[in-house]
Order: sequence, then structure tokens, then C-alpha cells
Amino acid sequence: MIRAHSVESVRTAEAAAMAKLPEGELMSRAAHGLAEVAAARLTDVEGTTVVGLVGAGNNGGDTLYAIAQLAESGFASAVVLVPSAGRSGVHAAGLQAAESAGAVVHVAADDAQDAVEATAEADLVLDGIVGIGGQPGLRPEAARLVDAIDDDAWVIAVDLASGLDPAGEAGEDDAVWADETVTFGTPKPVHLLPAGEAATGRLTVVDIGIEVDDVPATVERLTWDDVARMWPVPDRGDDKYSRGVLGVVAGSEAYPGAAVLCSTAAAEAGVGMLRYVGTPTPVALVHQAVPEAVVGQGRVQAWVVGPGLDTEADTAEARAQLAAAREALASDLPAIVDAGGLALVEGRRAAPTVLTPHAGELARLLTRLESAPAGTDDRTQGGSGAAAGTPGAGGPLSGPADAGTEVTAADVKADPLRHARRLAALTGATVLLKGATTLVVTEGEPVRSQADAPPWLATAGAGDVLSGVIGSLLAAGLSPHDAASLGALVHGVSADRASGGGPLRALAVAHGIRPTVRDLLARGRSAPA
Ligand SMILES: NC(=O)C1=CN([C@@H]2O[C@H](COP(=O)(O)OP(=O)(O)OC[C@H]3O[C@@H](n4cnc5c(N)ncnc54)[C@H](OP(=O)(O)O)[C@@H]3O)[C@@H](O)[C@H]2O)[C@@H](O)CC1
Ligand SMILES: Nc1ncnc2c1ncn2[C@@H]1O[C@H](COP(=O)(O)OP(=O)(O)O)[C@@H](O)[C@H]1O
Ligand SMILES: [K+]
Repeated sequence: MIRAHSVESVRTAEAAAMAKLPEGELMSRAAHGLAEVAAARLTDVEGTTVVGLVGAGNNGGDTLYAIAQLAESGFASAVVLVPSAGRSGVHAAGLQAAESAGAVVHVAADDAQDAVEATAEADLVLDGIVGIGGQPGLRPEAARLVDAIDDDAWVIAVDLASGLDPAGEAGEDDAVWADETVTFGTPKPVHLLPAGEAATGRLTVVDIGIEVDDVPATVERLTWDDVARMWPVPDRGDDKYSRGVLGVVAGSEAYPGAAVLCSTAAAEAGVGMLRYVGTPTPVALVHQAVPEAVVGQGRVQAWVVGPGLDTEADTAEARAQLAAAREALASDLPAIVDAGGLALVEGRRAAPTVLTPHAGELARLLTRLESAPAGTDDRTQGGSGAAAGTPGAGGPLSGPADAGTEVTAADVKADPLRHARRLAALTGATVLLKGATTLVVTEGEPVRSQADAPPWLATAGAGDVLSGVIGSLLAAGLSPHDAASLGALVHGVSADRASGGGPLRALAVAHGIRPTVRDLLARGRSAPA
């Protein structure tokens, strides 16, 4: 698992480490690690010239010492001092080290043209303008230099790409776009969140000896090695019931394929048993595609509600299916609610719940729930009574300050984390917000952020597959947070393997789940203890 820590936690850990080490040791370790990566990359890109853009803080200090090391190694090295105070505005000892090693020094404020030219000519740029002490955005003097960077230059962000919000909360267009980021001690939230991930590029963490293992993370990312640790593997005492039965209420006469995709994925994920509830066309298709499935209601350990569900359909069979969906939502069993099922969500469920909207669905759901008149108290799912909303639990539909205004898909895309948090707070559910980076938000837990899939996964039906995988994990007893994030990981890896760099169809992702889980489990078995 990759764990990212808040700036505050990093500062505390750094202070503790610094108290035990000689002065300047942490910066020296950071600069050394940075210079090693920079030297390797100069070799990779067959480059000879490096420039460091140096800001007022310790981020600039790291950069100056790294440039000193690169100059000593024989690379043509320069620094551009960004602050208006010039030499007196940057880390003094670092500047002296860089100069003594032979780096050329340009002061942007005094000699703007020279500084811009030195920046434009470099094969490799170290962005040391600002690190975890920075405010989001670039000041004009910094922006001018960043604009001058050659498109072909390799850009390494020091700790984080300058201009980004270190917390990864605020989206920022005005930032360095790095090919690579070399960070120190531990990743920061911005490296893993949609607001900063693309501008971060490849991420390397340099160990500088700070201790964060026992410090709660702000953002986490599951990696391949977590699958063997978390996946529910049956043992000799298990039978199909003890492993977990999944009920699937999905598909409709309008969208029968969703039932097939969801059920196939659940079967591929190795669910103990699958019960399918639907209308005649998807029933026939599920029978054919997933002969393992049993049709009709019965005892289950968890529900998938909603992929391909047509909440407008009005035949007797469709009404019976919708009643089953409402009953599932009103039950005290874990449920994952997707697509059409989201339209049936009225507020809090008492039982463990995963909601899996894409941006448009999240916007619609937030708008509807936040505009529900206060005091309307039918917060049961479909009103059948078993799991009434939790009275007094913070006023489930009272919502945050911006309640009542319409939320659009564009709002959600511009600030995905904040909106996912809003829905999690409003419903008490785990919210999995789909996208190139999929966010899993549960109140009181570190955000999980998964980016395992290629853009080819943006194809109809891919979400139906995801719901089947997560459903099977819920049925096996995983928490909503683990089921959602582990499901997203395996779904993304399956997509990546099935794509192999080319087009993808959802059914291929579903059929890839079984070999993907098998191989990731085998990887765990062969890993050193
Ligand atoms: N602590 C440690 O032990 C270790 C820390 N390490 C390193 O230190 C870094 C943190 O250093 P830090 O705290 O000095 O802050 P940092 O980000 O360099 O600069 C803040 C200054 O920049 C300015 N500024 C602000 N916003 C701006 C903007 N948008 N655009 C332009 N300028 C802006 C503002 O100055 P102002 O101009 O306002 O006076 C502010 O004071 C960390 O990321 C890591 O690299 C490593 O060496 C390992 C050991
Ligand atoms: N650009 C992208 N890169 C990687 N994965 C993506 C991208 N866009 C969407 N996805 C993933 O594709 C799936 C799409 O799901 P969804 O929109 O629900 O499709 P459908 O409703 O048609 O099944 C989600 O798992 C989502 O995270
Ligand atoms: K930086």
C-alpha cells in the first residue's frame, strides 16, 4: 500500500528526525537522492545541461545542493533564482555549494532574459520553486520561467510540482507539469489525488529517514501486493454459503446486458453463490452466460442493486424487480448501489453500503438528496421499513453549507474529492467515484485512490463489471471501504491486461477478473515473507 501523509504530519515527522540528526542532514539526504535520479535521467535522455529553478524555501535549498552534486559530476549546470530578492532570497549555504561546484547563477529579477534563456536551453529542469510550504498557483515571475521550459526537456519536480496544492484538494491549472516527481520521506496527498496526479508524473520516494509508519495516512493507494493480503481466500472448512452468497438485482428489458456483465464479473471474482433477480430477457441471458447463477430471491449475504435497472419500466415483471431492489436497499444487508439503483437511494442505510456513481450520477444524487425538504422523514429505502434512516444521525438530509444548489457533472469533475466527501457525509455510505483516478471515500478513513486502468476502460458496461466484483467482496465479508478499493484495483488491472495497449470491451474485463486475481494471489505467495 502506498500511503500519503499530510503536510502537517510530514512536518512533525521531520522535526522528530531532525532532533536526532546533525544540522542539514535531512536536506543533504534529500538533495543526494534527487541528484541521483537527475543524473540517471540525464543519461536516459542523453542530455548534458541541467537547470534548477530555485525558490525562497527549503525546496530551493534541496535543488541547490542537488545542482552542486550534478555540477561536480560534470554536467553543465545552472540555477535560476526566482525570488525578487535574488541571492539574499534563497538558501544561502545551498547557493554557495552550487556556485563553488561551478554552477552558473542567474538572478531572474536582475537578468530576466538570461534566466529565461538558461531555462529554455536545459535538457533537464529541476523544479525547486516551491514545495510543501507553497500556496497553490504560480506567481508571475515563476510562471514566466515555467512557460520557457522546452517541450522536449525532462522536468523533475522537487517534492511536488510547484503550483499544486500539497493537500491535493484544490485543482490548479497554473502549475508546473512534471514528467517525474522526486519526493522525500513519504508521498504527499497531491501525488495520489486527481487534482495533482497528472502534473506529478512518475513518482519516486527518497528515503531520508523520517518515520511515518505509525502515522495515519491521509490518502492511500492499494498496490498489487495488497491483493494477496486482502482477497477472501476460502479454506478447507468453507462451503458456498459460508463464502458468501451475492444477490444481484440488475438488468432490464431496456438494458439486459448489464445483468450479464455484472453477474459474469461476480462469478469470475469467485463468489460462493450468485442469486439473480430480473425480468425475462436478462434472466434468459444470465442463464446462458452464467450457468452458475440461481434465478430468484433467497438468502444472501450482500446485494448488488442497480446496474442496468430501469426505474421507469412499468410491466408486472419490472415492478416485481423494482420491489426486490427496494427490499434489498431496505434490508440490513451490505449493498453496493450503482446506476439505476442510485435513483432509489433516499438517504442513509443502516447497513454497510457502497455507492458507485460516475460524475454525472454523483451530481444528480447530491442535487436530489440536498434539495429534499428538511423534515421529510421517509428515509427508508423504498419505505418498506426494515432499515429506517438513522434519526438524529446529524440530520442525514440537512447536508453541508452549500445544500440546495444544483450540482453539475462539471462541478464534480472540477473538484471530485470534495463532492465525493459531500455524498459520503450525507449518506454515511462509502462513495466510490469513478474516473481515470477512482476515489473511495468513507468518513473516518483515509481516502483510497486507485489509478490502475487505462483510458480504454471508459467504455459502456465497464461499471457493471465493477459492481459485480465489489458485490462478491461484500458478500465475502469485506468492509465497504476495502471491497470498493480492492474491487477498483482488480477491475483496473484486469482492464490493463485485457487492453494490452489496445481497445477494450467490458466483457473482456469481466473475463479477465479470474486470471487477474489468480496471478495477483500467486504473486503474494511467491513474495518473500
Ligand atoms: N523540513 C525538512 O526537514 C525538510 C524539507 N525539505 C524540503 O523543504 C520543503 C519545504 O520547505 P519550506 O517549508 O521552506 O517551504 P517551500 O515549499 O520551499 O517554500 C515556501 C516559500 O516559497 C514562497 N512561496 C509560497 N508560495 C509560492 C508560490 N505559489 N510561488 C512562488 N513562491 C511561493 C514563500 O516565500 P515568500 O516568497 O512568500 O517569502 C514561502 O516561504 C519541502 O517541500 C522539501 O523540498 C527537504 O529538504 C527534506 C527535509
Ligand atoms: N479515463 C479513464 N481512465 C481509466 N478508467 C476510466 C476512465 N474513465 C472511466 N473509467 C472507468 O471506467 C468505468 C466506467 O464505468 P461507468 O461510467 O459506470 O460505465 P457503465 O455505466 O457504462 O458501466 C469505471 O470503472 C471508471 O472508473
Ligand atoms: K517543487
